[in-house]
Amino acid sequence: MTRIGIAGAGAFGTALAVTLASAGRPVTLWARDPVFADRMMQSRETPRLPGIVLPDPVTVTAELDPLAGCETVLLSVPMQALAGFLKGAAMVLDARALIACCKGVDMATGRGPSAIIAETCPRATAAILTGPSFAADIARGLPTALTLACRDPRRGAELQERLSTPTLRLYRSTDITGAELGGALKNIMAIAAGIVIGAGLGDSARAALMTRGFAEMQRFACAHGAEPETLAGLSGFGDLVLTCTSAQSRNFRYGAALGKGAWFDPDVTVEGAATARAVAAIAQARGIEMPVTQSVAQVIDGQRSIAEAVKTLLSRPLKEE
Ligand SMILES: NC(=O)C1=CN([C@@H]2O[C@H](COP(=O)(O)OP(=O)(O)OC[C@H]3O[C@@H](n4cnc5c(N)ncnc54)[C@H](OP(=O)(O)O)[C@@H]3O)[C@@H](O)[C@H]2O)C=CC1
Ligand SMILES: O=C(CO)COP(=O)(O)O
Repeated sequence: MTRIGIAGAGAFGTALAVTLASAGRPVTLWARDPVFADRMMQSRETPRLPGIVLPDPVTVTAELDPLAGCETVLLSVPMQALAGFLKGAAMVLDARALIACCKGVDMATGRGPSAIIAETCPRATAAILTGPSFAADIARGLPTALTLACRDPRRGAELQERLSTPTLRLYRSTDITGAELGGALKNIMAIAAGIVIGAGLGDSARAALMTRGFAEMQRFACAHGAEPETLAGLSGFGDLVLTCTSAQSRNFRYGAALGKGAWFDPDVTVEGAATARAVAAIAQARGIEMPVTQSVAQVIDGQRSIAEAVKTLLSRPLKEE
């Protein structure tokens, strides 16, 4: 059976390794730190997924060369690390199917994962795996449904087949722009929802925020060529609902800490923070109306208090829905 490569042994990369290997597929899981990789290989555990045991078909390594033996490689490093990782690994990874699992927009270039793959590995087939799924749920074998987006429908169908497992159900799409932007933008809204709840503004305010945030996601994605239906699917609406309503979401928890004025561990991956800054800058430059995103970026950067941001959002001119 074809070996699947996974670059990035964090919570999500490891969870994907567990579900694929549990379905009998051999997996090479790459971690950047050799000591960490060796410990994980020996102990079959990781502190990022407490209580989960790595199935036998998972090999953990800090060497990039073994990924050359994998025709399909899932990229599960954080968004802001993707370009740097791919530049360093292009010799090994080019001409493969590279499936980005990270959710965000690169701050330095304003690009999403598929454009970064195309630039760094021009002979690769780029795809996106995204949608509502917490790593812990996937690793525990709970039912999950995700979107697998690839411009080439034939390659997309092959990847859908190769990466689906009895508990991980993949739906296919050719709208790679819509899929990656849905996943990136919902993280901004999850931070905003966390702020609303943390600041004690209530569930009604959160519902309003999610709905107007969704309108904003559609506006931005469609201005970039996405199909509105994609945003209404798992990668947009589905993931928006999950992360705006669950304290399992790190973006939500980060927002809640901001709302309460509490400390938040800076080592936790919070993709929506950098992405809010990147998207706010693009929206401003292109004249796309993104009031929630602008507010989140300003609150994160300390340019505006939460009270000021709420006042600004509520005092915008009244309009049709
Ligand atoms: N966790 C989840 O439930 C889900 C996560 N995702 C997405 O997956 C992506 C990864 O998230 P997740 O696994 O949770 O994050 P984690 O924080 O758990 O892990 C991040 C991993 O990336 C590695 N890493 C960090 N920086 C670099 C770098 N510069 N080069 C190479 N490797 C690096 C880390 O290595 P080290 O340990 O050495 O720091 C770690 O293995 C994010 O974009 C997230 O949005 C998508 C769906 C669900
Ligand atoms: O994207 C996710 C679930 O679909 C994970 O969300 P967080 O990164 O906010 O934890």
